[in-house]
Amino acid sequence: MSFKVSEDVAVCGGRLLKLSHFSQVIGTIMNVNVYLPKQYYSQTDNKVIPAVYYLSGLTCSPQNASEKAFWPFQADKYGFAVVFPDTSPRGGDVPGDPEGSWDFGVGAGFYVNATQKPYDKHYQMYDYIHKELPTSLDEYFSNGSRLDFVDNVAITGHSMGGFGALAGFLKNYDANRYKSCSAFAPIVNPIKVPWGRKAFGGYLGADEEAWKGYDPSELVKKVSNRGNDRILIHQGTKDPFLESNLKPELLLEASKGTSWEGKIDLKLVDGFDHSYYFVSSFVPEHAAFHAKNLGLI
Ligand SMILES: N[C@@H](CCC(=O)N[C@@H](CS)C(=O)NCC(=O)O)C(=O)O
Repeated sequence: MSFKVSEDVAVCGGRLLKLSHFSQVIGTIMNVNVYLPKQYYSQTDNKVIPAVYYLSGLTCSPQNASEKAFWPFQADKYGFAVVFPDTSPRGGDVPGDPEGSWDFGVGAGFYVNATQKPYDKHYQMYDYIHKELPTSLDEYFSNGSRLDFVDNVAITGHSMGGFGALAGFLKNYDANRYKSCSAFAPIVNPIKVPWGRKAFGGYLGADEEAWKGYDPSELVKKVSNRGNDRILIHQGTKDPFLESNLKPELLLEASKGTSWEGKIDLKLVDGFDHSYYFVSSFVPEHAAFHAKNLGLI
């Protein structure tokens, strides 16, 4: 699986590669940015470099977080790569939101596999993020490289991407796919909030039972925490979407009486909004959390 490098930018001690490739599952060209930390370029370091996947929120491309989340400082500190995938297919015959809004369609793929026409043709974001992209990156960088995009990996994300990270982590928990999961202002119970209901209705159809298979607040009831795995979540109290679409308390309520009770560390941070001023403020804490779970510290 081949990637085209459109830019190769020096950042901190490593490099940000702006890549694109044809995705078989999506059926279009997809953009993805990958930050390779300074350890990758070191002649003396020979440790295997794990990856953190960062799933972005509504309206984002791979550029938003690459430019504004300040992951590279942390990636260099601990020695992990960061993958910034796109949030949906784009271009060509990719259908958007019939209402013309930014909360569905292009830039709003919700990291699910669409089953409904016309979205089912390209909106296969779940398989893309959790299967095709990691395998493709591993193949592309495999030539004697110390990068690991498949086995020792972590996942995080913001808003819609926080939802995607939680859902992907929990759905793949029994397969031990991700060593670590965190989220910034995630949509935790999509089946109960307008953004999630619109997206799941459009991508998955009217049968709400099918929606539950992706909802973190449903998944915590079905997936057993094996040991002492914890999930880290930050949420700003001045986030304009807090009451309408995020509602992190619903995940804590759902986890009560399950093996996840007390294992979800929800940190409400006073005065922070929904922007990258918020995300970047807490990236260092999330980086340390993942570095520990990935065996880097
Ligand atoms: N564009 C929307 C806001 C959507 C939004 O806040 N998106 C978040 C993720 S849910 C984001 O990361 N936006 C891009 C950015 O801040 O760079 C608006 O006009 O209100």
